[in-house]
Amino acid sequence: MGGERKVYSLAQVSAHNSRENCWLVIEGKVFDVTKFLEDHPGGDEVLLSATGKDATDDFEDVGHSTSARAMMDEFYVGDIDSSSIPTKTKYTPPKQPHYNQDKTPQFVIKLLQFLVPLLILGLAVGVRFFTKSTA
Ligand code: HEM
Repeated sequence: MGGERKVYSLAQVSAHNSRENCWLVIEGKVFDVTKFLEDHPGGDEVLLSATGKDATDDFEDVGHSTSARAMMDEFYVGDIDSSSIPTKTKYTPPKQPHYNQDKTPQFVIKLLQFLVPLLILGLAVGVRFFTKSTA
C-alpha cells in the first residue's frame, strides 16, 4: 500500500502464477490477488487460470459488480507494460465468393418466367380461336 507505481512486463507478471503468488493483469493494471484467492466468490481456480495473460476479457465476461471493481484497488501493485502483451490476432473474414453485382441474368429469367406462360396462353387462345373460326 502506498508504494510507487511499478511497471511490469507480462513475463514478470506471469511468474506469479501459483496459489502462493498470484498476479493478474486487468485493464492495464497488475493485481496481486494471492490473499484474495480463498475469498474470491468465483473461486481460486478461475483466478489461477487467468494468470500469465491479459485477463481483462475474462474479468469483463463475468460482469463483475461495481463493488467487485472497488475491491480491486486493494490488490493493485502496478501497471503492465502494454508492449509486452502480444497483440490479439485480428479476425480476418474469409474471402466471400464473388457476388454477382450484375443482376441482368436474374432479371431476364424473371421476365421469361412471366412472359413464357403468357405466350403459351396467348398461343392456346389463338389456336382455339383459329380452329373455331375455320370449323
Ligand atoms: C482483482 C480481481 C477480481 C476481483 C476483485 C473479483 C471479485 C469478485 C467478486 C466480488 C465477485 C462476486 C460477484 C460480484 O460482486 O460481481 C466475483 C465473482 C466472480 N468472479 Fe471475480 N474478481 C476478480 C477477478 C476475476 C477474474 C480474472 C475472473 C475470471 C477469470 C473472475 C471470475 C469470477 C467468477 C466466475 C465469479 C462468479 C460469478 C457468479 O457466480 O455469479 N474474477 N469476483
